[in-house]
Amino acid sequence: MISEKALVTSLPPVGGAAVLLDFDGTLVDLAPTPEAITVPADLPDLLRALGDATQGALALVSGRSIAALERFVPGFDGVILGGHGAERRDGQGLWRHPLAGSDTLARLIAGARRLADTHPALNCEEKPTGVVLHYRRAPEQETRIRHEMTALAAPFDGLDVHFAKMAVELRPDDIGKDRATRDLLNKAPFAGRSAVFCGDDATDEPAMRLCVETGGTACKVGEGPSAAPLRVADPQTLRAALWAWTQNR
Ligand SMILES: O=P(O)(O)OC[C@H]1O[C@H](O[C@H]2O[C@H](CO)[C@@H](O)[C@H](O)[C@H]2O)[C@H](O)[C@@H](O)[C@@H]1O
Repeated sequence: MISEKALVTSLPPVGGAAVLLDFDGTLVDLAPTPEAITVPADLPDLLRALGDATQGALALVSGRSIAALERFVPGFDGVILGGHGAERRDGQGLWRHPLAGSDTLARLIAGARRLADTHPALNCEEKPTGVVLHYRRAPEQETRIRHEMTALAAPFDGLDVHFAKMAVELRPDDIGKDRATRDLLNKAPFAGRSAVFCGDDATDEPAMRLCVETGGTACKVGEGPSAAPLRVADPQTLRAALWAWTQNR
């Protein structure tokens, strides 16, 4: 783990950076349910400052749906890669993976809802491009939920069964934060900049590796194996470092 100050000095100059930020566990602390997170009061201002400092080369890269992120960070008008890359909101508008609105997705959501109804502490999170069954408040259900969600996905082609943090997600198998990040880094205003990816989860690792391999860097938030050369303890430390970085042009 490095301190806030050490992180700031390890990052490239913010004016030449492309900044890619995961959301849950990176910018905000994890909570018992997806809706229970506390968004720090200064997060909108921090994102505005980062957007200004990078001339707009700032993106949220999250497993959340774009709609959820728009609710949690209402003033943010920058790029959002949502649903692990299955959704994109940028200057061109909104793009969604074809799983959105499909009969397949409707059947998966119906099945996940039925599973959620089997225990009061389970909850089903519906996304435009997938569905998640959360068991953080009933960890003893893990084996059953993993088994049942895998069985729910089995009849369908093109799905990935993702074992997430205290949750199982069904999502398209041809998306990923690395693919979405690579596409973004080829476009203005991101292209030609030094990419900096901050994330906490296994789904962030391929994108963090990509940024390192293409001459940028990455910062892991919290414990666990990571390809990121930099690491801070928690979202609070990361936010403080990002604030200091914006002053360090
Ligand atoms: O890519 P991220 O922005 O890190 O999003 C990953 C998933 O985050 C959310 O679930 C996780 O955070 C919840 C709130 O702290 C927690 O209750 C849950 O156990 C975690 O798995 C979100 O609900 C998912 O949709 C995201 O894919």
